[in-house]
Amino acid sequence: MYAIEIENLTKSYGNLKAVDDLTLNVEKGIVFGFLGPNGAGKTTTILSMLGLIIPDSGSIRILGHDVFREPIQVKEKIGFLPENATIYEELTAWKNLDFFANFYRFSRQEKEKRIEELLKLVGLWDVKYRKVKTFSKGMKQRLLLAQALINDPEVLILDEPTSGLDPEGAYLVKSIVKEEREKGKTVFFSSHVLSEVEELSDKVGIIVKGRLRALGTLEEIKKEFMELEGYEIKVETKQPLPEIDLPEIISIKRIGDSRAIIFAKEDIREELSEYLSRKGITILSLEIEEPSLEDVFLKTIYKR
Ligand SMILES: Nc1ncnc2c1ncn2[C@@H]1O[C@H](COP(=O)(O)OP(=O)(O)OP(=O)(O)O)[C@@H](O)[C@H]1O
Repeated sequence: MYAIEIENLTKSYGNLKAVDDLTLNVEKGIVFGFLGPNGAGKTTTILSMLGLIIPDSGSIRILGHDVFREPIQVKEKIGFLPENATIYEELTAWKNLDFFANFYRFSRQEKEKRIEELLKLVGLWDVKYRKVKTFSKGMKQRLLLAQALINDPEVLILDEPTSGLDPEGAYLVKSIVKEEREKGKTVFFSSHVLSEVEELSDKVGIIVKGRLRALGTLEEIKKEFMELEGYEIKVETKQPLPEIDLPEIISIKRIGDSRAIIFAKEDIREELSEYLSRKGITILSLEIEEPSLEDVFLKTIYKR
């Protein structure tokens, strides 16, 4: 069963289609990175997943429950960290969590144990009785993350979780995401930070202007990209590199006598190696230069 199933989701604001016929499934137990530039429709999708926005059309199921028809069942199983979330500044860290814990069916003992666990997890145990208004942005974000985890959710939904955090704060958030995956939880997070999407995600969706432009594991997305854009093959030979005449080659960029980058329509490493060995050339290295997620992302945004 999928943790999240979004089918043909469309949401417009006036003439603007913020989300346009979006369909995607997220398998249980994975970290899904939802990548897109500003204004792409990430938050609109996420708010629809939480039932906080009513879409024009489409359906969303979380752990098999329709988010619009079965909101309570869904909310019991999910945790949510909103973008630019607000927090009770006049309350202490402990009181903030206590307030949210009261929405769930905890006994007093269970509640206190859970709050303690979470404050320790996010590194705020020592400041638990301090008012949140004295906290740094990073400390507040960690508290919000603890809040999202209060009900030990099966599915964690994070909207730009590291936005505005310093490297240490971002590191802590990323470690918590990894820990949740270790525990078998599903994490859906949005971001425009390529490195963190690359680092964390088992599967990635790229959304641009409300439309899903790519979906799959990083390997699948990169492979699809190379099939569309062509392959970059680096070759280094012992002897000087001769003229290479193979039909799949688009162009060759020579670097000195015995090195080159070959741009080809297909992965022609085998043909190339046979071709060169027929000419008595020894290959020292022959490898595909994989596109980075940045290459894929930028071309996806600007080209298609
Ligand atoms: N309540 C609203 N009323 C009108 N337009 C809106 C509203 N909310 C979002 N939009 C527009 O819908 C589009 C998608 O916005 P959304 O916030 O979903 O994008 P996003 O990918 O989350 O962007 P960001 O990374 O900047 O948060 C944008 O063009 C935005 O201006």
